[in-house]
Amino acid sequence: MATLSFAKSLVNPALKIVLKQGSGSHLRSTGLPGLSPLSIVLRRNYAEKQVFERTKPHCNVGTIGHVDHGKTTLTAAITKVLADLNLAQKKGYSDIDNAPEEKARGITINVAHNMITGTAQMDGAILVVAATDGVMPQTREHLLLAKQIGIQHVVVFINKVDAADQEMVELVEMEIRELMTEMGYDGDKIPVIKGSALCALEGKSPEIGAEAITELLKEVDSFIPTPVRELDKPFLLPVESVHTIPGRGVLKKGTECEIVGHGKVMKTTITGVEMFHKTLEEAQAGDQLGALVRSIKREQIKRGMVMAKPGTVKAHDNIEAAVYILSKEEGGRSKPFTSFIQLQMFSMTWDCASQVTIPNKEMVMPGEDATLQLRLVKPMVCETGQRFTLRLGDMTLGTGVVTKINKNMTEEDRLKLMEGKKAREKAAAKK
Ligand SMILES: Nc1nc2c(ncn2[C@@H]2O[C@H](COP(=O)(O)OP(=O)(O)OP(=O)(O)O)[C@@H](O)[C@H]2O)c(=O)[nH]1
Ligand SMILES: [Mg+2]
Repeated sequence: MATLSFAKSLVNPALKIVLKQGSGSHLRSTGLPGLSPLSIVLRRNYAEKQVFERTKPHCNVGTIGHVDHGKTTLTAAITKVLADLNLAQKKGYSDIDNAPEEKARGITINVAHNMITGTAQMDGAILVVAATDGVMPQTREHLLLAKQIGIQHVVVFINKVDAADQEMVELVEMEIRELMTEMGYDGDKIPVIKGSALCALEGKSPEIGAEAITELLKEVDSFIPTPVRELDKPFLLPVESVHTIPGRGVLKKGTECEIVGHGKVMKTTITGVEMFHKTLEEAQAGDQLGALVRSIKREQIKRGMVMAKPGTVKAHDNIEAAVYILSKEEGGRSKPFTSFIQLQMFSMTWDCASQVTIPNKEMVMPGEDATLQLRLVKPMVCETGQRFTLRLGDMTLGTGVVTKINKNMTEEDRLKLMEGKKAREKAAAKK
C-alpha cells in the first residue's frame, strides 16, 4: 500500500492542498461522501492544467474538536504554511467555512453532522484541543463518533499554546492521551503536536507557529495511511449537492446510471466528469467529483440520493439494525426511550425521519446496545452493513449498522405510519 507522506509531500514541490469548494458542476457527487467543510483533500502533483491527471493518491483529512478550539484557524494556517512553501493555495476563513450561516457567525456548524454524513470519506482526522480549555464535551463526542464510524487514525493538535503556560499544556496532553485510550485508540502512541494556529496564520513566533504546523503535517503524513479504495465494485456515489451550470449539456463519459433515493428512481447517462474544476476521463472510488448528467432537471435531484450502476442499489424503508445508544457522558441524552419514538436517521449524504420499534425489550437506556426496527418515511438507499447515526433534534442519540433489510412498506403501511405519527403528535401537544 502506497503511503501518502506529508514529509515527502513537503519536499515535493508538486503537492497542492485543496479545500473542498463548490465545483460548479451540474451534479455534485462524492465517492467519499460529504466531506466536512473543514476537510482537506490532500493530493500530490496537482498541475495547473485543464485536464486532471491522476498521478498521486488522495487522502481526506478532517479537523474535529470542540467549538472555538481553532479548527478553522488551523485549516487556514495549514494552507498558509503550505502556500509559503509554494505547495498550496492559501485559503481564508470564508473559503473554509462554506455555509452562509458559518460565514455570518464565524463558526463551523455541526461538525458531528458532517462527520456522520461524511464518514466513509474521512481517512483520518486532526483532533484540535485548545490548551486553554483542555478536553471539553465535543472533544469527547467527536472522538467517540470518529471511533464508531471507523476513523482509525487520529493525530492531535494542542492549539493556543501561546495563551497557556507550559504546565497547562502538559496536563492537557496527559488528559487527551487518557481520553484517546478510553475511546479505544492507542493513547500512548498517538502523535500530539503543540502549537498555535493563530501564530502560524499571522506569521508570528515560528517555533509555535509555522514550525508546529510543519511538524503536524509530517505526523499526518506518516501516521495516516493512504486508504485502499474498492475499485472493483460497481460504482456508487452519494449526491452531496446539486448545481446548475447553464450551457453545459455534456464518471466516465457515456456511462449509464441510475439515481435512487427520496422515493425515486431515475435513469440517465453521464456526459462528463469533473474534479477540482478540471475535466477528467474517469473518476474512481474515493474521488470527490462533479458529474454532468443528461436530461435531468435540477429540481429532480436532491442531496442524499445515490448515483449508481443501474440495478445495483435499491431504496428501502424498513430495516433492522444494531444500534449503540450514547450515554449522557458521551453526549447522548439522559432518559431512556421506548417504541414509537421518531428519530432522524443519517447515512451517507442522506437523512430521513424514521419511526423506531424495539422488538425485544421495553425500553433502551443510554449506554446500551439494542436491536431496533426502523421505518423510514421515504425509501432511501441502504444496504446491510451500512453505518448510520440517529439524532433527536441536534443531539446524537446513537450510532448503528444495518443488519437486515425487510420488505418495503406498502402504501397503506406508510399511511398508517404517518397517521400514527400525527395522532401521537396531537397527544403530545395536548400534554
Ligand atoms: N490565542 C490563540 N487564539 C486562537 C488560536 N487559534 C485560534 N484562536 C482563536 O480562537 C477563536 C476560535 O477559532 P476558530 O478557528 O474559529 O475555532 P473553530 O474550532 O473553528 O470554532 P467553531 O467553528 O466555532 O467550532 C478565534 O477567535 C481564533 O482567533 C491560537 O493558536 N491562539
Ligand atoms: Mg470553525
